Amino acid sequence: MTLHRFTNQHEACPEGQELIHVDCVSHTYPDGSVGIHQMCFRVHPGEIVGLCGANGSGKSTLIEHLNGLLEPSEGRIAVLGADMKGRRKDIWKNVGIVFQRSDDQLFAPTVLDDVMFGPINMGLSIADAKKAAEEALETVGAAHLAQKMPNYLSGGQKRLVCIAGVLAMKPKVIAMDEPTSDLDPQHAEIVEQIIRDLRNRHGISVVIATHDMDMAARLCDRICVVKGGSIIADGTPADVFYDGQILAESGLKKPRVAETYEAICRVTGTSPCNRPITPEDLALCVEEMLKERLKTNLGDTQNSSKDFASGGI
Ligand SMILES: Nc1ncnc2c1ncn2[C@@H]1O[C@H](COP(=O)(O)OP(=O)(O)OP(=O)(O)O)[C@@H](O)[C@H]1O
Repeated sequence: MTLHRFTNQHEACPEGQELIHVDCVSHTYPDGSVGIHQMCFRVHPGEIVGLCGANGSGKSTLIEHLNGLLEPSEGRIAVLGADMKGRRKDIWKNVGIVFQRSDDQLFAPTVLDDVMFGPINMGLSIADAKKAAEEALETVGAAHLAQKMPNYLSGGQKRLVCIAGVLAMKPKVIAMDEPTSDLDPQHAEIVEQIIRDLRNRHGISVVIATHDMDMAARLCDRICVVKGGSIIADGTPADVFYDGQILAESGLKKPRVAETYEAICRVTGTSPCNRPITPEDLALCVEEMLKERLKTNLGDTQNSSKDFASGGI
């Protein structure tokens, strides 16, 4: 994958084998605010895509287009190659959204009822909907909450139930708006692991809008940088997070791993590895650097001993 920089001009956004294809959509809200402007966005099978951008850049607006909550004022959204104009139900079947505020999503008297709502709405029998809901709750580790009232759950528990509610509909893509923003570190880690499992075990592609660049670097296969309602760059986390120009242009902060690596390069005057992006990458990089140093130091010591033995010193 190579980094793609989008220009301000209308660019071709050719369709391929992707699950979702958003072609240069413009969305203008009723009050005239521009939510999306000349956007080219794709979701491929089996990937986690991060939408990163400043407040108001258009991440939530894009996410709400992905499952038909909003429709483009201009342009086209295709899911599995089919134009989705006026086909909201078909979008829901394939693409689920987990909202930033769980309370916007939960409404039923019990957790089980809530998670069954989607499958029932899709036409499943009560028995099949119950089975799908129980499986989804099990997948996110929330089976024990089935008979609880959603209102009384903690923020972390509500987030799990919201993910289960979407998962129960067996979508091909799940889009999550700020999935970990209001969670403690332990629950954030649980949600992060669920996102990985959705991709790895269930083959579901996940789109996350986030301000957490550390998480985006650890988790995403691809990062789309959003600014002023457009995607201005699309590439691997390393491509994006080691590109000072893109970061400055979009107001994004470097992840801590990249910051630490650059500090190591500055202090040691070397570039011991190629753009580490996860803590594990960085640890391996430092290990390699230390091994190299040890080898060099050992070589120097052996040479001095030889010089000494031959009377050179
Ligand atoms: N319902 C709405 N009515 C009018 N304008 C809106 C509405 N929702 C969003 N906007 C405007 O659309 C633009 C994009 O907003 P959006 O919420 O998509 O950004 P965002 O990147 O998700 O921001 P944040 O990171 O703060 O959640 C902003 O200028 C915003 O003010």
